[in-house]
Amino acid sequence: MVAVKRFHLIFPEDFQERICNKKKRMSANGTDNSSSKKPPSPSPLRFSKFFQSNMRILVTGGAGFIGSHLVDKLMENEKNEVIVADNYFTGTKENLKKWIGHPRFELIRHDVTEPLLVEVDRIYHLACPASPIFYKYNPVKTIKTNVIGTLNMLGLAKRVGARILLTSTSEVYGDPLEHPQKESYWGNVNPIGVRSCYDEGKRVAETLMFDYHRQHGIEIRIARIFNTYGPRMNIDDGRVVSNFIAQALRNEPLTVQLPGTQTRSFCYVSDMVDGLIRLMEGENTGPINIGNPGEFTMIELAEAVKENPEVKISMVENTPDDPRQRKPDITKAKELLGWEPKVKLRDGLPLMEEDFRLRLGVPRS
Ligand SMILES: O=C(O)[C@H]1O[C@H](OP(=O)(O)OP(=O)(O)OC[C@H]2O[C@@H](n3ccc(=O)[nH]c3=O)[C@H](O)[C@@H]2O)[C@H](O)[C@@H](O)[C@@H]1O
Repeated sequence: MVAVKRFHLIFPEDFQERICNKKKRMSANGTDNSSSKKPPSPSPLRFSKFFQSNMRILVTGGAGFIGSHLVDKLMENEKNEVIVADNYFTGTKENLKKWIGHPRFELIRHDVTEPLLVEVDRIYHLACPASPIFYKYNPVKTIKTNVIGTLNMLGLAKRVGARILLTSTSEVYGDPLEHPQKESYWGNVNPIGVRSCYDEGKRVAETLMFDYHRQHGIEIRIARIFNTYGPRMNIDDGRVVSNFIAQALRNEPLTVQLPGTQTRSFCYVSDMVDGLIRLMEGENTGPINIGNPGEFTMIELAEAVKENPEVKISMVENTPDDPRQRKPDITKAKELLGWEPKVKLRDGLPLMEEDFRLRLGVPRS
């Protein structure tokens, strides 16, 4: 909470003006009905008299892969002021280095399992490791992040009258018995498996979002994110696209986990960010699937990544409860958000490969 102390400067007129501006914005777009139920409690948190943003946005997990791309997009709008809270478990300051020192940007080392108090209009709640090897590393911490972290962010949304978006996951469908997955599908999740800290954690997070919405009138948005790839993924993230690209660049065999016929649908990160912003600024609570419906087996993905015929594919053991198929039905996203992905896998992979090549220091041959 040390980082929050700097917000405790009191500028009463400025705070009044901010609340007035916020009310005007709400009545103009007619969407923020949470405030009609529970007005934001006035807390004197304005920190600068000199910069007037229209929208102050908190991004939890904003130093991570998707989070940092989201921050880039939000910062493009000069009316936005962005605050990132991240504990750097999987995120890095490196991902945000171009914004550090910018007057509309702030970075707080903060773990969402602890409460946070900042005066914001929007909360994008992304914080949680998403790669299976990372979320399974400390499962108790993962479930705390999803449950206590989401409770803390909902508490903040309630207190300051902010709209909150949760990045949930395709993992709420578990090993799906319905294909492709619609939002109406309740899923097939093992509640006591090694992935449960994440998938059941996200399911509870969704429950909390709807309970706060129904009980306290909080404005919520839920995105169910499907597999996402792109520049800035951790090189040793452990997920399949980053593994295959790093292995190909290092001339190592691509490790296809058995049986290799399991499928995933891969969304390029810029499409993902566009979908999240549309969802946040639209009228629907969700849940809404955000993902690319192009479906590939892991063998097909390996073939697409390895250009060099010298690079081999090695079949290796899989991990428990790995979903056998996954593909989003994005009818809702198309109809309600006017969103669909633009970047095809064959166009996105080279962009990610270029980023990995630079970071690994592998010259173009
Ligand atoms: O990429 C994501 O966005 C998703 O990553 C994980 O879900 P998962 O689909 O299991 O992601 P991966 O670890 O990338 O695995 C995908 C498939 O690739 C296979 N795989 C993985 C790694 C590898 O080296 N080789 C390989 O064949 C796995 O067996 C699995 O079938 C997370 O659990 C999701 O929440 C997250 O949305």
